[in-house]
Amino acid sequence: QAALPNVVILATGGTIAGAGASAANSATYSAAKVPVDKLIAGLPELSKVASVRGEQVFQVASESLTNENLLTLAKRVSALSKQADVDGIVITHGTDTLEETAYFLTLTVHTPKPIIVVGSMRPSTAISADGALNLYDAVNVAASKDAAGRGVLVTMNDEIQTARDVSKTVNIKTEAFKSQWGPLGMIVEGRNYWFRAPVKRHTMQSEFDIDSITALPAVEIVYGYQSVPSTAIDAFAKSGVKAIVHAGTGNGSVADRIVPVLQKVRSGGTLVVRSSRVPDGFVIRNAEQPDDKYDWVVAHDLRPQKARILTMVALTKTNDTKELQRIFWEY
Ligand SMILES: NC(=O)CC[C@H](N)C(=O)O
Repeated sequence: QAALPNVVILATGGTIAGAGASAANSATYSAAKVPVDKLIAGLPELSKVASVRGEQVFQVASESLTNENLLTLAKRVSALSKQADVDGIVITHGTDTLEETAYFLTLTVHTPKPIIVVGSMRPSTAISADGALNLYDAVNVAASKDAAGRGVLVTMNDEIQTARDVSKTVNIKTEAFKSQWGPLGMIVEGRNYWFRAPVKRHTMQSEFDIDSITALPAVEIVYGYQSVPSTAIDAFAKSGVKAIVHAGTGNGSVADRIVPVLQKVRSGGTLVVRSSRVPDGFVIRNAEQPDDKYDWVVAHDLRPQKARILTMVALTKTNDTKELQRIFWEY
């Protein structure tokens, strides 16, 4: 037992800690009910893989998480990663915003030690619940030396995904987490099979460090659709946000009546990030809109919710648009 790696499970809530009234309830249940010690006790197989201990950081559904929660969690992950008696960290999390937390951690926590974020699509009380295997896989990856230095990872549905690229793509299936660039690998019976590695900067190569971040600036998202008014943009600008992420249509296109509104917002000092509401693909600078002329930043292939995370993190260091665009290409 003494030779087993030490893995800490930080629990934050979500369906992986959910409970329903009957085994037939796969969609009707309460998230964030089961405490972490009960999750660990319910999976005795973990004790063969690692010496596991749990900490209950929050007990919430992830749609309710805030920037303050993100800072608290990331600082705890960073502190644990510096401890000699911690070899890997697993974070159990609601799936709705799991990709946002995972991306924030990969941008800001400086460690080569494996950090795995995991959730489930069905509560543990449901027939064919997926949480136990997802958590078993997460602990296996967190305990493996070959997962070191690959940035924050997500283990769902037998796959190992990179935090940067993965998104929840469907709300009622266990194969919910996908990336247009594909998973990094798979886990079968506790063994990792790697097929690719991330190329974007993360963890050890990141210029951002959670230990020196004390607050995150207000960055909000506005959505593009037919007949969209400028009401939301006007309200956000008036409230003093530091940046607006425009979740545009198609190539990140912006309605003709919204273009001058965003130009005005930018002239007023608020950053404009042009992204797209489509699930895949990427936004090309100066195609669709003259970003150089307007001094806008494009979100590359990041979905609006991830573009928001990177913008908040980047703004802790710079508000120079050339620098911000470099950061969007590199992370
Ligand atoms: N499958 C889930 O984890 C969703 C439950 C909840 N809405 C959450 O994100 O925490």
